[in-house]
Amino acid sequence: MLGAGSWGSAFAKILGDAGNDVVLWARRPEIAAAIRDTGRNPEYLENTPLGERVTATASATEAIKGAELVVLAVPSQTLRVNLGDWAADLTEDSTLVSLMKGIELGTTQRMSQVIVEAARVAPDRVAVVSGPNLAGEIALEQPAATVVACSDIDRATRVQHAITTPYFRPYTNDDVVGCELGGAVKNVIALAFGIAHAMGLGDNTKAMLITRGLAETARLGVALGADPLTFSGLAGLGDLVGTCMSPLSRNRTFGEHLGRGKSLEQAQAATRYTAEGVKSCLAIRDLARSHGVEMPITEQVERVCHEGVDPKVAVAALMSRSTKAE
Ligand SMILES: NC(=O)c1ccc[n+]([C@@H]2O[C@H](COP(=O)([O-])OP(=O)(O)OC[C@H]3O[C@@H](n4cnc5c(N)ncnc54)[C@H](O)[C@@H]3O)[C@@H](O)[C@H]2O)c1
Ligand SMILES: O=P(O)(O)OC[C@H](O)CO
Repeated sequence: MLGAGSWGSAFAKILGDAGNDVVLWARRPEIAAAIRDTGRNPEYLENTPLGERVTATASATEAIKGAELVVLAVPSQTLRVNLGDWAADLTEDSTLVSLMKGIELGTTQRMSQVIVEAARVAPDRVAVVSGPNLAGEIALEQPAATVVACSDIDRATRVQHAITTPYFRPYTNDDVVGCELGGAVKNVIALAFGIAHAMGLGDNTKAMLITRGLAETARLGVALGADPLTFSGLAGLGDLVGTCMSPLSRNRTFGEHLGRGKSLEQAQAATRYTAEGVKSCLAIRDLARSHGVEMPITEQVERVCHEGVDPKVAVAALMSRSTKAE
């Protein structure tokens, strides 16, 4: 398990509880030592026992060597550099599992595409796990479901079995593009939701953002070859609703800072965790433009985040678009 942040730590617990021996890689040696000594991560989900099957190391080589499953939970924008260091240690035919929900700046690649390129592996060795999976709730073993997407459905089934626990229920899917886009774009819509929430806007506005946010996600997805049905599943609507509604969401919380009038820099200073939508909104906007897809909510989130546009101006811009058929 590479990455000992909130999701990496909670996912290490899932893997252990599902009966796997887990080596969790933490960047900082003192975090790895604390996990080995206390069975908990002092920085993330500090009250969660990770379980007896989880050990930790600050050596990525030690974590990767001999591993059948290599699970990745680092920030999306650092993945390529991280994998450059790690690729040589991968075992032949190991499965690489992406937990990340972002799009790479510059290349506009999905995380599975970055993995294929940076680790030099075939696309059917890469699986994606995505769904309404707030790490804090899963750490408490509250029931949750997710999707394991892989173009090789036998491999998806193997990953499914490896991460099934009494509190975590994975479904398989062969639509990698749809699952990844659902996970990345919902973070941007959750930023919009947080902005609206902090502006004191009500449930009509929020329902509009969720529904039209899903519409623009599906529009982009279909343009990139995704199955439109994926967007009504756990990795689409499920994750969008879960993230927007939850005060635990880092993206929604980041949006709330912006909606209260904080600048990007002030919101970043107030945030300790990765809010992927902040950077990915730029890449998603570029991806949409290059495919001729309209994503008005994403466009406005990008303007608020990166161009200093007043959220009130962004709302007015969205509401004054030309009327059209649904
Ligand atoms: N937290 C959740 O509930 C959740 C759920 C599902 C998916 N995700 C996704 O999982 C991914 C990881 O998120 P997280 O919640 O674990 O984030 P986090 O902010 O909790 O932790 C990020 C981790 O990455 C490490 N890191 C920072 N910079 C790094 C670098 N340059 N190289 C390597 N590691 C670095 C940090 O030390 C930390 O361990 C994101 O793409 C996120 O969208 C998160
Ligand atoms: O806290 P967030 O906003 O990164 O969302 C976490 C998960 O992606 C929810 O499924």
